[in-house]
Order: sequence, then structure tokens, then C-alpha cells
Amino acid sequence: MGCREECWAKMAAMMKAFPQRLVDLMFLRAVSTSSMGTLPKRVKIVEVGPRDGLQNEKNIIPTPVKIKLIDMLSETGLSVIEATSFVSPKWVPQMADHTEVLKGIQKFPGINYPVLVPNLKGFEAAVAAGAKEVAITGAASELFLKKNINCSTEESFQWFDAVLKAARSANISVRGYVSCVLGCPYEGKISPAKVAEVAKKLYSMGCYEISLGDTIGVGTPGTMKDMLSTVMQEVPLAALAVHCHDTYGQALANTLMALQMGVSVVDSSVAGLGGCPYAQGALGNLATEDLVYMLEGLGIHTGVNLQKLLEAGNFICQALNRKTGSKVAQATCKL
Ligand SMILES: CC(C)(COP(=O)([O-])OP(=O)([O-])OC[C@H]1O[C@@H](n2cnc3c(N)ncnc32)[C@H](O)[C@@H]1OP(=O)([O-])[O-])[C@@H](O)C(=O)NCCC(=O)NCCSC(=O)C[C@@](C)(O)CC(=O)[O-]
Repeated sequence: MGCREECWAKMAAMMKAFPQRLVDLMFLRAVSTSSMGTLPKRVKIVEVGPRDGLQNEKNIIPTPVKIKLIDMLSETGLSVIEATSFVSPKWVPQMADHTEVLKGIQKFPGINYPVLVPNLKGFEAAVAAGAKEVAITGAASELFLKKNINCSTEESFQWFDAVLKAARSANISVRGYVSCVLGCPYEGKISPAKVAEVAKKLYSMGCYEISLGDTIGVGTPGTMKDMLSTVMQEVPLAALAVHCHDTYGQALANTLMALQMGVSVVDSSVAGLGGCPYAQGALGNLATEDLVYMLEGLGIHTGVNLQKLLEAGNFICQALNRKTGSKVAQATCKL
């Protein structure tokens, strides 16, 4: 056996010895990042698995499974977990149990549990169910908006304005999504200027954070850089988040580009679950496990316990009878 093979064999034997099968933190030792741009010291992860991750599932998932998933995620150290959406059950049947889910979860102190609302009706139902934060769902593509929430860009701003006004008087924070920032399933290419226009509008209307969604996962680090450079001229960097789907395997690379440009809020989904029912072909989100692994390796603080996250991912994959989309979870279960 050559020296390299011997080394790998020793490493494999060592890994087998770990009782919890977690990749040893020695692999996650921080690297020197001085030549990598302005990486943030800490990153806030917005876990969207229970909403974005599950909304596209064909078979209705029992409510207790959704509640248990969120409760397990609450144990991981995540500070934001998007719990469900108050949308029309005719449009997204999987989210019809939103009230039961939001009322049924344990609310851990220090964790936000935002919910997605498309309009005032959804907002009012969310608040009645105890929501303290909501997210509105805009887009940089007119055709996508029509397919997703059945309105034009102008109408969507009117709906969102109504939500933001009601939220202000109820002391509820509002996050704004902009979908299709790197491409649209119906319009194709989307110009960075259009993304910046919508992001600026939502920010000026009162959204405290703007999540830029590569809904169908077609972006690359190059298009991410171009789009972000334009948006950053209109919205403060501290108020920007990225939300990458992994359809073409670019989600982690695109996210790293955003981090190098100073973005410090990243959306991701446990086990890489996800997809939008109104964006055909959109695959899962960036897996939270893979994001945490990369961030820890870069020496960026997340506050998230990877082992507990892997357990939550394992739980939901078993419940869905699905292989995990997280490379880190796949790798660690082979050890
Ligand atoms: C917006 C609507 C409701 C318009 O749907 P519509 O059919 O045009 O609505 P309407 O105003 O004509 O009302 C039709 C019926 O829906 C009811 N309704 C009206 N509003 C609500 C509500 N909030 N909750 C429950 N029911 C509602 C309303 O009361 C009425 O009930 P009926 O009289 O027929 O019994 C619909 O298009 C909808 O629910 N769309 C949601 C689609 C969705 O959830 N998509 C996925 C989320 S976005 C996403 O995943 C992207 C993201 C955020 O992750 C980022 C990224 O990756 O890019």
C-alpha cells in the first residue's frame, strides 16, 4: 500500500471510530480567507425547509411530521426557521395545515418562525395563528408572478403595500422575496436592473430584508456577481440575503460568491428539499448541512450544530422516503 492509500485507510478507520458518525471537526478547521474577498465573520441562516422544502411535495405530509421537523430544527441553533405559508390551499394543498403547524410547534426563545403570505388575507390568517414575522413573495419576472400569485407586478406592489401597512400597525416584521433573480422559467433571462428595481421597491416599502431567489437554479457565480453588484447599489448590503436552488449544482458556488461580496444572510433547506410548484423543473434548495459545513470550514460562525441538523435531515428524509439532497449527509452516512 502506498503512503497516500495508507493515509486514507487510516483516516477511514479513524472516522469509523466516531460514535456519532459526524465528520470530524478537524476537516472544518478555518482556512485563511484573506485572499477570498470580504467574507462575513458570521452568517445568519434562514432555514426554509418546512415551507419551501415541503410545499412541492405531492403527497400530503402529516401535520405532526411537519411539527416534529420544525421542533428538531429548533434544537440545532438555527435562529430563523420559515415554518409554513398562508397561501390558498387550492393553489398549494401541502400548506393547507398552516394554522395547525404554526400553533403546534414549540416556540423557542430567540428563534423567529416567519411564514410566507401572498396577500392581506394570508397576513390576517397568519397573525391570527400567532405569526410574529411574515415574508411576502415578489418577483423580477412579470410572467412568474402571474403564474405564482396570479397578479401583475403593479398589483403585487398594491397587495404588499396593504400587508406592510397592516404589519406596521401590528408590529410584525416583513421580509421580502424577489424570485427569478438569475432567470425565469417563463421569461428566460432577467436583467440585473429589473431585479434591483423590484428589490429597491420592496425595501423602500418597508421590508427589513430582501431575499434574492434563484428560483430555478440556473445562475452561476458570474451571473450572481453581476446581479448582486447592481442590486447592492440600490439596497444596503446588510439587508440582502441570497436564496439559491441547486438545479444545476451551482447553489453553493453562487452562495460563496455572494458571501465574498459581503452578503451575510443565506437561505437554505435541510436535506436540500425544495422546489416551487409554479416553477417547473426547479429542484431543491441549497442544503443547510452543506452550507454549514462550508461556513464552518471557512471559519464563519453560524451557531448551528451540524450533527443535530443531520438528524433533522435524516428524520424528514425517512418520513418522505427520500434520499437526502445534502452531499454532507450522504458522505457522513457512508462513514
Ligand atoms: C395569491 C393567491 C391566493 C391568489 O389566488 P387567486 O385564485 O387569484 O385568488 P382570489 O383572490 O381570486 O381568491 C380565490 C380564492 O382564494 C382565497 N384566497 C385568497 N388569498 C388567500 C390566502 N392567502 N389564503 C387562503 N385563501 C386565499 C379567496 O378567499 C378565494 O376563496 P374562494 O372564494 O374561492 O373560496 C394564490 O395565487 C396563491 O395562494 N398563490 C401562492 C403560490 C405559492 O405559494 N407559491 C410558492 C411560494 S413562492 C416560492 O416558493 C418562491 C420563493 C419564495 O421560495 C423564492 C424563490 O425560490 O424564488
